[in-house]
Amino acid sequence: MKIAFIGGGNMATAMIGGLVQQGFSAQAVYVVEPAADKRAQLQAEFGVQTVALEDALPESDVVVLAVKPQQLAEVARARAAELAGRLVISIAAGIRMADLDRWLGGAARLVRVMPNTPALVRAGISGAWLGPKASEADKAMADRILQSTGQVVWVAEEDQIDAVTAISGSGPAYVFYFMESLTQAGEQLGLDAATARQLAYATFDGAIKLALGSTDDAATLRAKVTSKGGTTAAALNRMAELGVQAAIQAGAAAAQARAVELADELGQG
Ligand SMILES: NC(=O)C1=CN([C@@H]2O[C@H](COP(=O)(O)OP(=O)(O)OC[C@H]3O[C@@H](n4cnc5c(N)ncnc54)[C@H](OP(=O)(O)O)[C@@H]3O)[C@@H](O)[C@H]2O)C=CC1
Ligand SMILES: O=C(O)[C@@H]1CCC=N1
Repeated sequence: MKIAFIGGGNMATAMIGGLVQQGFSAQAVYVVEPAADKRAQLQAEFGVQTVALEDALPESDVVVLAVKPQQLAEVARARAAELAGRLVISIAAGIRMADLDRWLGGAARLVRVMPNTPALVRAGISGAWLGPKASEADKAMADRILQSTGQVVWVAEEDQIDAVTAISGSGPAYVFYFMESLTQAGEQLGLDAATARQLAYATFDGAIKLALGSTDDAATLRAKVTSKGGTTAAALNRMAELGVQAAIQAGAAAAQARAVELADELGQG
């Protein structure tokens, strides 16, 4: 199977890294990317083939559109003839399939996907929605590609992809924010930076492993750390007073709203 990526930025790099690590032949991956330095880095790091903008799109079984949402209309229109009849996966946040289909002239078989950057270490999770013009064979091919970067969840309705974006697409950034904040707290409490980082990162790692290996839900695991009248209760009570849980939920809702806004703004084009 040959895959072409249009756009060789952060998310394409993460997906390519996962694919190559899983044993996917780098010789069968092509990346169209305008920046010469990014092309050189992708070649050096993963051994993939790179293509400049002015070149024709190489033959491939699947094309992944991995440009920014703001760039997608222009790129899709410019490549419409080359993409006709192909299986095309769009990973752009927000952009609705009906708009992409129109920009592409209606002749591509589309799948809309929301991956995340842990794909780089094959620990990603993607939400995927099969467009009406794509077949079960297309679904199987898209699933095979995405499975090599981590887990895949197929959703029944297209707008659920915006909820996936708010939880797992943007989610790694929320987790890194929490890691960053806990590390800073350690430093504020008198630990040196390296020790604070080690403690915070290992705590995330351990808590995730414990949660994934347990039949207890997160609330129960939290309760098992929280001794009555103890230190954890003091921390969680203060976080509750400051509205941390509400802030996380409001943040995720803002991400979903931004996806809808991007679709409304950019879908006009
Ligand atoms: N980053 C993430 O965690 C996630 C991103 N996504 C989605 O993935 C897509 C890419 O995001 P991300 O990788 O972060 O963005 P990046 O800006 O890192 O990557 C996009 C790349 O496409 C290049 N590009 C611009 N125009 C063209 C063109 N005509 N042909 C080929 N390549 C072009 C850009 O170059 P230049 O910078 O010079 O414009 C850039 O290198 C977005 O639609 C985003 O919504 C989805 C899930 C997670
Ligand atoms: O921030 C963004 O818009 C993209 C989509 C999900 C993660 N990054």
